[in-house]
Parts: sequence; structure tokens; C-alpha cells
Amino acid sequence: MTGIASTPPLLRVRGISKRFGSFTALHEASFDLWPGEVLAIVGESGSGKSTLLNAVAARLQPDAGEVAYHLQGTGLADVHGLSAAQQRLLARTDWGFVHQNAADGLRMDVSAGANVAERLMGLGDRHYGQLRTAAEEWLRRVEIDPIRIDDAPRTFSGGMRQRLQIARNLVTRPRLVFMDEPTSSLDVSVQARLLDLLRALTQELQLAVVIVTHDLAVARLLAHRMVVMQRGRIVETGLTDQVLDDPQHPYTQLLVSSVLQP
Ligand SMILES: Nc1ncnc2c1ncn2[C@@H]1O[C@H](COP(=O)(O)OP(=O)(O)OP(=O)(O)O)[C@@H](O)[C@H]1O
Repeated sequence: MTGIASTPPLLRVRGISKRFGSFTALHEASFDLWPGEVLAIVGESGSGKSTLLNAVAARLQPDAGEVAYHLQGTGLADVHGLSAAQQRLLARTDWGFVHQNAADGLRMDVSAGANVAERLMGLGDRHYGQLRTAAEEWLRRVEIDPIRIDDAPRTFSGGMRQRLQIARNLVTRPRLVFMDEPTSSLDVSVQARLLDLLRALTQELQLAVVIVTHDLAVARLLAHRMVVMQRGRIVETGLTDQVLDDPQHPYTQLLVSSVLQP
């Protein structure tokens, strides 16, 4: 992580809000994210975590506020001011998005190899041998036996599907990956293995990550910093260990103490 004050942020979120009808799901959320930094968004169900993630990742148009991303070679650009084609290109190259439900992030009926190679093909890579080699390498990196390269993900276990989704996202070497509860649909032992893999990959690739989780243990394991949400607002933000060991806001204190109860 290079979160030093003089380094420009990779992502700068300022005052974003989102209403659904008369209901305010997100109220003036702001944070910065630096290259290589992992930021967890935590809070109870319905607190607005996914709404914040989707608004930052340009999957949802906020009603107010700005999301600026440091485009390579250009500098900070207003994400919601980009054209739809520019947003799509960003989402397919320099960004990744890992969904809670693997079926939302994979094509379940095409081969694992094609799932991984698709983003490279989208960038114009058409060399079959190179695509297959890249797919094999990424299957290996996410601990899937390359012998399964021609199998469709519907034949994979839940943990394998999530690892394949991660390979599909990382093959273009994005600088920023959004993750929405990537481990919560898995059982505990499978979760632990996936978390180890995520931690190793984020460190090795110096990935910046914004991860939504309701699980403080996931935040503790993966995140450098965290924001705590309650009823659509960020109520606390800070270094993960500081927030979890010495929570300042009463809601964070409640959240932390409820996990620590025997
Ligand atoms: N498309 C939508 N239309 C109407 N209301 C919505 C929509 N999306 C989210 N909401 C509402 O906004 C609030 C925040 O939802 P959000 O999914 O962001 O919460 P969350 O913290 O991610 O919850 P969970 O952990 O249960 O996924 C909820 O009350 C939800 O019902």
C-alpha cells in the first residue's frame, strides 16, 4: 500500500447520495482510496453498503456527489461523466467486479477457459494459443486444476466458481476490484480458503479493493481501512485495527461488541 499523503488517490468519492423514491439509501458518502489499498465497507443489512459500492463502480447513477478515478495517463476523471462506452471499457480492463453470487459474474454455460479469456478477447486478443495459455495460468493461480479448462462453471463447486470469477476479473490486471460479499455464500472452510487466496493475490498484485462485507472478520483479515455504515451514512472510518480495537461511534461499538459476545 502507498497511502502517503502526497500520492494522489486512485479513487476519490465525495458526497454521493442515492434515493429510491422517497427513501434515502445513501447520504453524502465520501472516502478516498489509494493504489494498492483494501477498503472494507461494513454495516448491518440494509445500511446501504451495496448501494455505495454500485454507485462508486458506476453501476448505479447517484443523485448527487462525485466519483473521480485516476485514469492511466489522464489523471482524475469524473466516472459518471464518462460516456457509456468509456465506462464499459474501464469496467472490462482497469476495474473488476466480484459478485456475491458467482452466476452474476460468470457465464455459467461456457467453458471455464472462455470465461477467463473473454476479457482478453474484449481487448482485441484473438490468438487462440495465447488465450488458452493465459486461461490455464490463471486457473492455476486461483487453484483450479487446468484439466477443468473445458468444463462449464455450472459443474463447479461454489468455492471453485468464486475462484473462477476472480480469475476472470484479474486476467486483464486491473488496478481496482470491487467485491460485494465475495465469500458469504460459501461455507466456513471454503470461505477461509478463498480469503487466503484473496489476501495473497491482493498483496502480490498490489490491487486496490473496495469490499462490501457484513463480516468483521473478513474486514480484519483483508482490509487496511474500513468505513462503517448505518442507515445510509458513513458513521466511522479509519484503519481496520483501530476501528475494530477502539471503535469510536456507538453504532460501531455495538457492531464490534455483538461479534465478540460468546
Ligand atoms: N433498487 C432499489 N429500489 C428500492 N430500494 C432499494 C433498491 N436498492 C436498495 N434499496 C434499499 O436501500 C437500502 C440499502 O440497500 P443496500 O442493498 O445498499 O444495503 P446493504 O447494506 O448492502 O444490505 P445487505 O447487506 O442486506 O445487502 C435498503 O433499504 C434497500 O431496500
